[in-house]
Amino acid sequence: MKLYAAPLQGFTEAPWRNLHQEVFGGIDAYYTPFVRMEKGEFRNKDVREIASENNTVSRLIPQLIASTPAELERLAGLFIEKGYKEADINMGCPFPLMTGKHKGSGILPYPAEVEALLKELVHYPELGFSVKMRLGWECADEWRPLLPLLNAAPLRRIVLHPRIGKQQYKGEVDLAAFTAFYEECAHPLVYNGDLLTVEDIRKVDEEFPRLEGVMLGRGLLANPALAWEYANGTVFSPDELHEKVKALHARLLQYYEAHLQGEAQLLSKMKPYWEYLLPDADRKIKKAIKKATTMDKYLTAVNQL
Ligand SMILES: Cc1cc2nc3c(=O)[nH]c(=O)nc-3n(C[C@H](O)[C@H](O)[C@H](O)COP(=O)(O)O)c2cc1C
Repeated sequence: MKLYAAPLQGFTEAPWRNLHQEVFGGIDAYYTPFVRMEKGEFRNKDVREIASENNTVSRLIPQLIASTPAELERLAGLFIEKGYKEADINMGCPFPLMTGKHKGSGILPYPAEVEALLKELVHYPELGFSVKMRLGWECADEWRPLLPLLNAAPLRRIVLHPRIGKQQYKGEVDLAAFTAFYEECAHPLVYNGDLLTVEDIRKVDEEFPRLEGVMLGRGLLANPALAWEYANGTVFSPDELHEKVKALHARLLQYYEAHLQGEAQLLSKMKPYWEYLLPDADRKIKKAIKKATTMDKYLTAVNQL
């Protein structure tokens, strides 16, 4: 079973991905957070994010978000220009800023718009496409009229996160709906959602033996060793894990110290990682990290872990 690293805007950017592969590994391919058009232009930040000189992981799949064939054309063109052979289309993002423009999961209630995007794919035989999607935006059966369109499209895989957009990341994943999708999906299918432990991954693998793989998001941010542990059938001791997490953290911090300006920027980049990282660590220390207002206080707390 393949293990994919999910895209998480603000977290799994190039520095994290590069260091994650170096320090932990176990991932078959990393997906980038979505690249989008803004007022008809690419954002410099997005272009830097996917530039080959900034990426060292062995397999990287850039993701685009688009609602029209014209946007898809520009973004696919960018990926080809940057040398990519694979690309992912985001049909899952739940944020109203995107969904309001029929992007991300906001496109799912509109089969004609999904079809128009999918029809565009034949123009890029040099790119192997995947779609990362939810069950729907408002209802958990919006995928039903879409699946024949997806099945007919030249896709390498579908990654399904079995929630609806309106749920954001809350509530339960809908395994019954995932099962129905799994039964009818003609493409290799990847499960994504709430996999936090090796046992969680095993259960999904057992329940859905035809899966091509699983995609790990917040579970991998919390325990960066998760994929490696599953792939190798062995689990790190809490002490070993802490040491490796500290090594990853130190190198990420070193990178951002060199690339961001000032304490405030550095703290606002680093602190959010602790929303996820090491959920079982001492609560007082985690609280001190999240409340730190200076780098001194932040590092004192991190060093207590
Ligand atoms: C902060 C945050 C940012 C995200 N950014 C993206 C993104 O850019 N593209 C995407 O397809 N999914 C994005 N996601 C969704 C994740 O890739 C994943 O589908 C979701 O977190 C469910 O998987 P998990 O339970 O393993 O985390 C994001 C999720 C979060 C919490």
